[in-house]
Amino acid sequence: MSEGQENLRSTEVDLGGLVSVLATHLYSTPLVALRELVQNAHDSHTRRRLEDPHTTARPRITVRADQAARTVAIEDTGAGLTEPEIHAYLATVGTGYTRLLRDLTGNEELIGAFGLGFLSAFSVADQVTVTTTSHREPGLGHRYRSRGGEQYTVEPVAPRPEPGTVVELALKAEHAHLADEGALREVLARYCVLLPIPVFVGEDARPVNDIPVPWREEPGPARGHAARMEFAATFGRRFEPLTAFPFEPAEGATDAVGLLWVQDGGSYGSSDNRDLSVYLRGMLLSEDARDLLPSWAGFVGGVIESNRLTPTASREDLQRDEHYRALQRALADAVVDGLYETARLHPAAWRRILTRHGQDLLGAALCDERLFTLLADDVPVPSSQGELTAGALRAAGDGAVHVALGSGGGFEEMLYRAMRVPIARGDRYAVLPFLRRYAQLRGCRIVELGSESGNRELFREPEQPLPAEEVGWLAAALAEPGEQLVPARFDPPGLPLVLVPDREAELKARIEDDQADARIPSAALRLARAFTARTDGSVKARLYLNTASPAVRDLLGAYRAGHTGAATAAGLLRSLKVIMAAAGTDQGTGDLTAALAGVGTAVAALTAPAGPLSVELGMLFDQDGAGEERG
Ligand SMILES: Nc1ncnc2c1ncn2[C@@H]1O[C@H](COP(=O)(O)OP(=O)(O)OP(=O)(O)O)[C@@H](O)[C@H]1O
Repeated sequence: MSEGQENLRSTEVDLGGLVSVLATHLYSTPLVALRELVQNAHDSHTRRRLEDPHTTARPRITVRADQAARTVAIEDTGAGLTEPEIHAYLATVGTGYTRLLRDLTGNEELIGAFGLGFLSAFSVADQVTVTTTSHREPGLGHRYRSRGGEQYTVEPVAPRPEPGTVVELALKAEHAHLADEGALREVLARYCVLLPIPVFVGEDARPVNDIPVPWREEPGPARGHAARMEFAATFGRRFEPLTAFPFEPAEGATDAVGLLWVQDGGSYGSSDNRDLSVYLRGMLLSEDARDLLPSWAGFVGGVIESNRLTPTASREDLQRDEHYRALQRALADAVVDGLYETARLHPAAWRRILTRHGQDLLGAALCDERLFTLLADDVPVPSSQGELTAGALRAAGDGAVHVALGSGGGFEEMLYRAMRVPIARGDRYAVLPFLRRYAQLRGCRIVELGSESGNRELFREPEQPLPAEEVGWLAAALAEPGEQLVPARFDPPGLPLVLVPDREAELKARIEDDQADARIPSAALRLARAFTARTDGSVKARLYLNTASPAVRDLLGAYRAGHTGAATAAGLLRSLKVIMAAAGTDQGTGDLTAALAGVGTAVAALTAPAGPLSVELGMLFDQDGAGEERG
């Protein structure tokens, strides 16, 4: 005996504590008890069929509630239990006959595995009574009774007329609401929808699980689109389905099958209404397995079933193993396939999906190559002229797609209206990257308004370059610090100047702001800063001066002629700029109050008789001193 082994001792189990933890804390909702007991009843039928293949007993499960007595009873016509089996399986925590039977026969319909589920009855009941007659000993009846699960009695009773079991729950006061057949019907319809054995509530003539399951039907109408839509409409609780398509992955990828659908109900960008129920061997395992669906599919609902996934002991979640990951991949493919199928076969539904989920789909297209191909020409993009496809933006933009990087307002808004071209709203979720991708794939131009390169497309070079000295004067007279004056030609000629904030510089300022540290995760911030380090950022806005505009021509003419009014007129234009910039969402760099005062001063100067005021103004604006009065 090696050293230390003589000290080997057995771990003590505090049975009372363990039973209480398993019964009350393993599960997230008391409804799980119902699910576990119906599942036991179902397994018992499977056991009966395996052990007694020639039985003529009609398998059925009946759940009854008695509100006055505050009881719920689950009855089956399955295999029943002998007295030794009650002790060995029902009353032994962690052991069940079900798992042994599966190991023995390889049967995949048996659901139970852990030998724990029965204990959940004590989470909702003060007392549990099991009355059973085994098909092996039809002349004997046994009654198990327990309060709390820690201790129990078994006594002989009259045999049941047919083999089978009734589990009766005397509900705790706080779970009295379970003794309501209406509520039971609703819960069981969901839990049991895929169980092959009929489950009845009370004296109902119709089982709760008699709705046809399309993917289990023979090829034909029962598997067709109408049948799928009906199933999805019955099952999808939160939204009506817009379309439904099968989940039938290729052999070998995963054993899971089922149905997926696109939900009605609008989505904006990142709204996540993913809704996936997972059944394991026909029994509901998780009502919220959204992580199995791709994160971009916020508009997809579905039901799938599999025999290969491994549940956690509470049977409320799945182990994240290789089957889980294979299923995730297969589901992503199936959603894309389903959308292709919809676009091809159900154009009306496809149009509704595009309208409802356009924003989500723009983002989704960026996550999946095939989805991008499908959506590139169909998905609507928000623009200054409403929702338009990228193709329509391109056609209206003379072969180029125009997209605004800012949120518009002020000068930009005015300019875009003057351009008469629809401009995509690049500030909206996924719009800019989507259009960049589109332009790259379709080999068309993209004009990004608000970036230097985009602006160059709008603002042409002046016919003749202005001498540096004139540009210097104009800059001093019109631009604020951080604004770069750019002489250009653009439409309409009536517009003398346009101030366009540099969106990249804006982004750089925002990212490099110290407060960004608190708002943005540090890894993301490092990446973002690496990107913005490449932008210069010293130019906060460009002031495009329209050399084709009569006002600017006159201004330059006056300046060249040494006219005193040149400085006054320049002051007026500068005020105009500040006022227009302040009217938009982008506040200009100048001071609005000073600009308004400047208008008054300029008007006063231009209307005053030649005298001291105009001389004063001339000295203020015109470094060259007083010139001749205009005209
Ligand atoms: N209605 C029933 N008819 C016949 N046998 C039953 C019934 N309910 C329970 N049993 C027996 O009691 C055993 C223990 O049941 P329990 O629900 O605790 O675990 P399980 O179903 O085997 O596994 P799991 O914890 O995964 O549900 C079962 O394996 C089965 O042998």
